[in-house]
Amino acid sequence: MPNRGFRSNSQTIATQIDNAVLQDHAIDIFSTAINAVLPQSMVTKTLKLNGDQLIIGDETYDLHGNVYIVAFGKAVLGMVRAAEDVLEDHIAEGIASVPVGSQEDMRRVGKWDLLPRNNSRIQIIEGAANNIPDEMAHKAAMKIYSLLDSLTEKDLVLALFSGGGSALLPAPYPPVTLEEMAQVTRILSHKGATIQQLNTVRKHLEILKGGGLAKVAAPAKVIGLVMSDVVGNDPQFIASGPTSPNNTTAQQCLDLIKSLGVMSVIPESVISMLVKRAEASRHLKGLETDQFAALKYFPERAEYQYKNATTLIIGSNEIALEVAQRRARALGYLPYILSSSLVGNAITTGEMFAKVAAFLCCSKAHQSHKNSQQLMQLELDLIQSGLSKTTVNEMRMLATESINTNVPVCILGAGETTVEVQGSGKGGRNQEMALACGLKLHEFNQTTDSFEHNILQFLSGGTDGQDGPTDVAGACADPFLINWAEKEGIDAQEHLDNNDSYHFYHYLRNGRYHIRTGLTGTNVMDIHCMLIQHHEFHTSEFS
Ligand SMILES: Nc1ncnc2c1ncn2[C@@H]1O[C@H](COP(=O)(O)OP(=O)(O)OP(=O)(O)O)[C@@H](O)[C@H]1O
Ligand SMILES: O=C(O)[C@H](O)CO
Repeated sequence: MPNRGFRSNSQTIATQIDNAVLQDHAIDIFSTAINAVLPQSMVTKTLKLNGDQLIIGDETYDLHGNVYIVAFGKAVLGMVRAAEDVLEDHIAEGIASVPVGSQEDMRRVGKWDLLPRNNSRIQIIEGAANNIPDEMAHKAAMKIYSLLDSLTEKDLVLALFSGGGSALLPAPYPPVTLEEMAQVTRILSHKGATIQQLNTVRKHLEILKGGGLAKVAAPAKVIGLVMSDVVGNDPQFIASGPTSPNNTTAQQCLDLIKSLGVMSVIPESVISMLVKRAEASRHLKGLETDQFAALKYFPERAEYQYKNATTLIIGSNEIALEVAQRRARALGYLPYILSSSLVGNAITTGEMFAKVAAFLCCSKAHQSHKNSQQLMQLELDLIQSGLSKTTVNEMRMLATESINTNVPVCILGAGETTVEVQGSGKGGRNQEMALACGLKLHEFNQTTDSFEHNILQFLSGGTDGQDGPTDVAGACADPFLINWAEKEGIDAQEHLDNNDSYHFYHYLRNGRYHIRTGLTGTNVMDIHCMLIQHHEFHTSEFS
């Protein structure tokens, strides 16, 4: 059992103040990371105007009122506005497909800079409620199709897109209908298909996906500017890769449908279209035509070129993490990026962060020849959780540096975890992750002396400012979260089991552990931050 020493009142107050400072720092790092990937700054940084010339990277384009904007996704309103601010009268016209209620949401929170200009030439169409393709989104897709189809080689298309773009640009090849597309999406996601698998199927059934937008716009030039919400940032999967070469095959779609055991419930029109496409590609010696079109890839710029189209990832969680790292350093921490592609169950990932904290604290204590047994066990646990031996070794070195320099540590992560909602509660993957982390931190605190002389704070939040169907971005946790809950008669495990993390945090200490940013207008998945600071007082006891 941990050594629970005597604590004076002044020690308790000092610990609580430091805890609050740590929470402020975690929020500061998270907000700075979000600000770094706001659509306006990303677009403005990318589009450089020099008289009547537009410079994007190494390319220069002549402008003469020949720019057409098409936009679709959850984070494109701000991108549209930024493009308007840079290009002004060079824009001929445009169409943007955005989620139902987004303009009203932005007006409500006073984000006028994310809304189109008063005299905008861009028509905004709202659709795809709950991320499901619908008639309005289809109308927007068909208008975009007609606009692109009318262009000439003198025209330039700016395709601005982000997560949610697939549902907002539905244009199935006939005879597949919109309802059938929605049905296929539902069936595959309920069977646990990943976004890459789901979008592979979409790319073979819809006109504007899988490079289709670029093909329809040809001979006009197309520049795709993308905010990535897909782990790994492969542009062919973000919003189903409308401007990227399609490197998947129809046969892969059929194999996937078979392996998920849903062949009999997928509409007949869909299966026969996939079979026809698979047969056609076999005639081309097993290769899809699009595979020949992948001309160049520049990894250092994350840039693909495809015939008349170039796709640039302008916002991603890597960019956000880099900035978070810089901010943590400026606040006096030793930062370490654990991973930018954390996926898997939200509870397991939350617990993993608690183990990381315990490992770092134990590594520090181990310098004084304590806890070697516990340290070995934690190391094994972390490797079992999926961290590499190199990562674990680097964290051990970080702990040594921290103890030698007396500088606190900041562990950063990003990605998108999953929650299989089985309970009837309200929550999101970040709140669920923070609660799971809090329960594990509590367990360590009760059964070991891992956190003796350390204070810590964990934050997990969605960069869009909305965690699941709730009005918060995420939540925090520390080793005393569960003690506070017990004191206030709130059962943490019960809330977690019922997927009710929102209400747990809502009632606990008047929502003090909730993270509220409001809608941010961007979306590059989730960010996690664990801060660990040495404390001269004994801190393993709740008071
Ligand atoms: N009660 C709940 N507890 C925990 N997580 C939940 C709960 N209800 C929904 N979720 C999670 O929220 C997700 C839906 O949230 P949202 O509408 O933000 O979609 P999303 O795919 O996460 O979109 P985005 O990528 O824009 O964040 C679901 O996939 C589920 O994982
Ligand atoms: O729209 C989509 O396809 C997903 O959000 C992934 O980008």
